[in-house]
Amino acid sequence: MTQLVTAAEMQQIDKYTIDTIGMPQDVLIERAAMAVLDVIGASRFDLTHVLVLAGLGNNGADGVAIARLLYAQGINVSLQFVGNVNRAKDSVKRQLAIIEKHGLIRSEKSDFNEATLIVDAIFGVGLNNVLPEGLQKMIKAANHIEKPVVAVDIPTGIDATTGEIRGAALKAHTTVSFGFTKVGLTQQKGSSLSGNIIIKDVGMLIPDDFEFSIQKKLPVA
Ligand SMILES: NC(=O)C1=CN([C@@H]2O[C@H](COP(=O)(O)OP(=O)(O)OC[C@H]3O[C@@H](n4cnc5c(N)ncnc54)[C@H](O)[C@@H]3O)[C@@H](O)[C@H]2O)[C@H](O)CC1
Ligand SMILES: [K+]
Repeated sequence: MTQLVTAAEMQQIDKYTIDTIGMPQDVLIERAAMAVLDVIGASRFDLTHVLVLAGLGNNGADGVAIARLLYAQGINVSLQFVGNVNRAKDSVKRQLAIIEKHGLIRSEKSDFNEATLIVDAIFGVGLNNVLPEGLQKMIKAANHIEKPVVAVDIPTGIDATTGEIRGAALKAHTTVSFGFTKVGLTQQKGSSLSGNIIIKDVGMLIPDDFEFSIQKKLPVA
């Protein structure tokens, strides 16, 4: 049975795992990236040209680590940031410094049409507002050309708690979500845009007295 969580609960669990348990954030990010590689490796996606779209938060950090792992396997991968990288979180900048040493240079502008698979690492549980106009346009264009998308944790644009679309949302073929099923993936548009949802353990721990607000559990598919 898989436990449903809200975005706030997931963020509490992240924080507890890092601050109280002492699990380094970069270890969680690496495990998240390896979990996505597992799913991609076990699927039948055409990996001729993988385009990783990365945001400026920890979802983006996952994306940079995913790009690195794909690159290390000799896969033709492009990494494109969505937003001004100078404003990215430290977790993203640490990952960027590592991939630059690997010789993987990020692309300024990638053409969706060349990609055979898109990895969506723009926004995850931290989405807290409607998407910027420009990103909404990009997402609608990407949905229109119907490229296969693997969403990291949550499809970008889906509110992790309500399942609502925040302006626009990338339609995913597969969503690899970490630790627990975000309730937004099962509600409203969230469920129809997430595609095949795979929950992967990345080593999150919960406090003994943690009270989940949602008692309903989902049968494991
Ligand atoms: N917490 C951890 O250590 C781990 C988290 N994992 C991954 O991280 C994301 C959650 O990351 P977070 O930095 O909290 O938020 P996002 O990356 O989802 O969003 C980035 C950032 O963007 C800002 N923001 C939110 N909404 C908007 C908006 N509409 N327009 C512009 N900017 C916006 C806000 O400041 C956010 O912080 C989680 O989903 C996992 O993928 C790791 O996997 C494990 C470690
Ligand atoms: K995402």
